[in-house]
Amino acid sequence: MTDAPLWVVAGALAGPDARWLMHRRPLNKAHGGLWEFPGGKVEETEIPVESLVRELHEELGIILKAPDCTPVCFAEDHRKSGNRPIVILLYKITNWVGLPQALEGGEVGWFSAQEAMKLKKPPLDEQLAAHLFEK
Ligand SMILES: Nc1nc2c([nH]c(=O)n2[C@@H]2O[C@H](COP(=O)(O)OP(=O)(O)OP(=O)(O)O)[C@@H](O)[C@H]2O)c(=O)[nH]1
Repeated sequence: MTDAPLWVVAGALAGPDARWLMHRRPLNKAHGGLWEFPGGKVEETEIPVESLVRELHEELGIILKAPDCTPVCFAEDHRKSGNRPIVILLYKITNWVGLPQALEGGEVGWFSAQEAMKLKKPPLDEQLAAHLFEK
């Protein structure tokens, strides 16, 4: 049987002074210690932007509204045996309420585009960052 893809959403929070929020994955998780755009999996009953609003509330403690989330680009895996392929949708977010904190472990930091490009990231986040920061 062919695995259905895993749909994931991620948010690029645009802060003051042209800084972007990145989340460092907890060490005990897959891709532990690497920096990603915060987000998570799309549940079966959700449209992706609803997942983004929910995930960023759970993961960072912030409140955002769907109209403040602008689609930027996506990245996808190639099919490999033994791995469920992943599709990640990236949104840019300029408005939210609350101070982002790493509520599920790991840490958060604010980086210039140049600094964010240098962080070690999982492969799909590397692609997303290249689209967002190098255009
Ligand atoms: N952001 C990101 N996630 C990736 C990549 N490749 C890959 O397999 N993943 C996996 O995609 C999933 C993303 O969902 P998630 O952010 O909700 O994962 P999680 O481990 O924090 O959540 P969970 O505890 O609910 O499983 C993770 O299992 C992560 O390891 C990648 O390049 N970037």
